[in-house]
Amino acid sequence: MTASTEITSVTGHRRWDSRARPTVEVVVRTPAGTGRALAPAGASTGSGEAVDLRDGGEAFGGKDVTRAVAGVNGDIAAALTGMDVADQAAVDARLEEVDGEAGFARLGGNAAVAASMAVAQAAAVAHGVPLWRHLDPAAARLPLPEIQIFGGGAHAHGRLDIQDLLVVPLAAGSFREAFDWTVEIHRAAGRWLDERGRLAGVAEEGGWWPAFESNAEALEALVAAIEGAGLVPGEQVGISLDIAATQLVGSDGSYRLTREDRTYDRDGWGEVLLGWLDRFPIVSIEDPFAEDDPAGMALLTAAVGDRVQVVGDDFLVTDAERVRAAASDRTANTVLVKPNQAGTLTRAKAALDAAAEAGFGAIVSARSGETEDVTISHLAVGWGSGGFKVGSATRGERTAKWNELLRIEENLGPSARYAGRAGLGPWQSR
Ligand SMILES: O=C(O)[C@@H](CO)OP(=O)(O)O
Ligand SMILES: [Mg+2]
Repeated sequence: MTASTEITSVTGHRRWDSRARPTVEVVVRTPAGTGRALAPAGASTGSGEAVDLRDGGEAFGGKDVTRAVAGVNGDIAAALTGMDVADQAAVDARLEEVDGEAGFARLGGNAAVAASMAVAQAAAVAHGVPLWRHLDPAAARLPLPEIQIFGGGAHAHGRLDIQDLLVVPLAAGSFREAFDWTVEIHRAAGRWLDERGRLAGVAEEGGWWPAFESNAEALEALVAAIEGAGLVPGEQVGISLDIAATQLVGSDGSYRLTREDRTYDRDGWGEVLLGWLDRFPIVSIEDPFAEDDPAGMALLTAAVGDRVQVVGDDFLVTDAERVRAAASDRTANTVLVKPNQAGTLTRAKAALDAAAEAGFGAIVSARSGETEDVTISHLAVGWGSGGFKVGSATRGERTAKWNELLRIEENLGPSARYAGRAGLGPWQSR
C-alpha cells in the first residue's frame, strides 16, 4: 500500500435530496486526494433492500439522518481510517463487519453506500483518472438509457397505476443522439397532454404527471409522442415500463388498477400485461409482478422472456444470490442495479457479475430521491452495464447524470461506442 492512498479521515454530513429530505454525504480524505458521495433514497422500495436508516420523530416526517451521519463520524470513520482506498473490496467488507447486521440495519445502508462510493471516488482522484476509467481502463461503451416521459405510481400520488413510462432510444447512433431524440419525445408528450387538457404537473422524477383515463391511454400517448418527435416506435425507439407491481398488490395477492377500478388475480393480471405487450412496442418491463410473487414473474418470463427485457428491481434488490435464483427459476432476464439497495459497491458489482454469468442483462439505476451525485454514471460505463435508468430528461439531479455520460462519451472520442439495442442484454441472443 502506498501511503498516499491511505484514508486519513472519513466524515459524514447532512445534506438534501430532490424530495427535500435529508440525506447522507460522506467525504473520504487521503494524502493523494479527496472523494465525496451522497446517498440516494427510494420511495417504492423492495423489502429486501439495505436499510435506509432514518430518525427524527415528527421532524422531517421521521426522515432525518442524524443517526446515520453520526454512525459515519463514529464507527465508520474509526473502521476505515488507515485503510487503502485502492482496495474497495477490503473497505466494503470492513463496512459489513463493523455494521454486523444484515442489510446494514445498524449503521444504515444510506451511510454505508455513501461511504463506499466516496472511497471509490477518492481512489479515482488519487489515481488521477475519472472513476469510470479507474474501474475499467478499457471501458468504451455508453449504456442504453431508459428515460421517463410519464411518471405515476408512488411518485405521482397514484395518479397513474404504472410507475414509470420510459423511452429507450434503440437505434440512435450515439449517446448524444439518444438524448437528442429523448428530449424531442419529452416535448412532444408535453404538447400532446397540453392540447387535451391532461397536463397535471410534474412527477417526482421529472416526467410529466398526466391526468390519463386509463393506463392504456398513457401508452397510446407515449406512442404518439415518439411519432410526434418524428421517430418510429419500436424500430428507433422502444417503450420501457416500470410497473412497480408491489405497489399494486393487495393483502389477498390480487392486483388492483385504481385508474380503471379493476382487480385481477395473477393470471388475469398476466393477461393485462400480455395485452399491453402485444399492442405497444414495449421492449422492457420492470417488476411486472409483486416482489413476493415469483410465480407471476415466471409466468411472464416464460411468455415473453425471449423477446422482452423482464427486469427485477424490488424482486431482486441488487442481490447476487437472488439473481442466481432468478436465473435457475427463470423469473426474470435482467437485474436493476441500485447501489443503495446493496449497501456497498462490492455487493452491487457482485449482482452485476452474477447477471453476466447467467446471461442476464443489467441496468444501473438511480432512485426517485436523488442528488447531484454522478457516481452511477461512472459505474454504468466502468462496469459495462447494458442499460442505465435515471428518471426524466428534466431536473438537475437527473440531468447531472446524463450530462456526465455526455462528458464521458466526448472524453472517449472516436473509441466511444453506444450500446443501442444490444444494451438490452445478452439474453436476446439465446
Ligand atoms: O422503482 C424504481 O425503479 C425507482 C426509480 O424509478 O423508484 P424508487 O427509487 O422509488 O424505488
Ligand atoms: Mg423499479
